Amino acid sequence: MKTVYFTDSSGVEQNALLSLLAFEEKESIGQIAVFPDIHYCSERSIPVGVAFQTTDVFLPLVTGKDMGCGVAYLRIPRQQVLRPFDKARHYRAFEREVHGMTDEGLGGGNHFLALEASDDYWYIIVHTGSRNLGIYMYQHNCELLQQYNPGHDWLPLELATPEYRREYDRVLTYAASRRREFVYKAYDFLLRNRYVLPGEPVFADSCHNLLEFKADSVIHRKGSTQLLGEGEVVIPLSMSRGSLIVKPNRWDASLEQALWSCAHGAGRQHSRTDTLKHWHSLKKAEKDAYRQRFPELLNRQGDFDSSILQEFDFAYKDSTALLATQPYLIRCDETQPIVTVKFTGI
Ligand SMILES: Nc1nc2c(ncn2[C@@H]2O[C@H](COP(=O)(O)O)[C@@H](O)[C@H]2O)c(=O)[nH]1
Repeated sequence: MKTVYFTDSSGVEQNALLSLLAFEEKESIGQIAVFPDIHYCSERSIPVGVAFQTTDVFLPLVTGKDMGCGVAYLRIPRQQVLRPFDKARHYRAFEREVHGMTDEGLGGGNHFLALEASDDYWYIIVHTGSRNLGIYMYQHNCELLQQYNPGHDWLPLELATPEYRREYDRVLTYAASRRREFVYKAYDFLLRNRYVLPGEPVFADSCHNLLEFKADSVIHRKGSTQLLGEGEVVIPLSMSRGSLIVKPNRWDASLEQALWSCAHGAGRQHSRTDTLKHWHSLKKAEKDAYRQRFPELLNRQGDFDSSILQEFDFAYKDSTALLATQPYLIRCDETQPIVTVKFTGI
């Protein structure tokens, strides 16, 4: 079977399914793995939330401009945490600091930097990518297609020369180094403001938009997280739910079918419109509970803007649903958000 679904295929949105079925027909496309956060992508012929393999060609534009995008964490044991994060005193300062941490910022959309907590740890989690260097590489890929295969989305594998791969790696390395910079600077904020004691926090990184050039094939990951060895990866769930930390079970046979990849997010269970309807159907006490948990996200009228509501937990699938359809994942931890910074594009 060419396509393996790690999600209930009957729940995949119609336009995503149609583009996937058309993509499957292409002879040059090998094995495909579909994850629970699959959704339609208007700019490309294949939805987001998918990994696929090729042997003779590569599709350089498939991951979009933000190649190298991924999620990193810095994990701090609870024993080193001195006190709860004081949002009233430090939210704005933290937000300002995150804005200035790097030259190119987090980027817009769902990119974020968050302090999240589990029973045993605080986590600094960042979701960001390669910014301008990714755009440069995208333009370079457009030029290659224009020159060698105009009107098509693929290039023969011979064009992925050692020099090309080095340049591609440079973009991935840059994105990873930006994530490292963000989390260590956020850690420094926590140290300076006496939230944590100095220690040796554990760093882990993962990437969900990339082409992996292997000896005999190319794995394309378009919004699906690369699993490496027994390394932990973050699956961000939502701004009000937090994140799931998982690692691959290397003995599970389905890991190969999943092309050593997994979901890079929770996947929506409600459309944006239905999410807003759901919010309006909640009781006042339920809405107030959200207002008390996230006062920093309220607007001047004391309400959440619709762009924020559309990102709340009820919009997305939960961790149980994600683990049920990706049996090769081992649950390591699960977090709840303390404070999240978003929308710092430049
Ligand atoms: N922990 C958080 N998770 C979040 C937040 N905003 C979005 N999300 C989840 O991340 C994925 C990935 O986003 P994408 O734009 O690359 O698809 C998204 O699907 C949600 O599940 C957040 O603020 N905190």
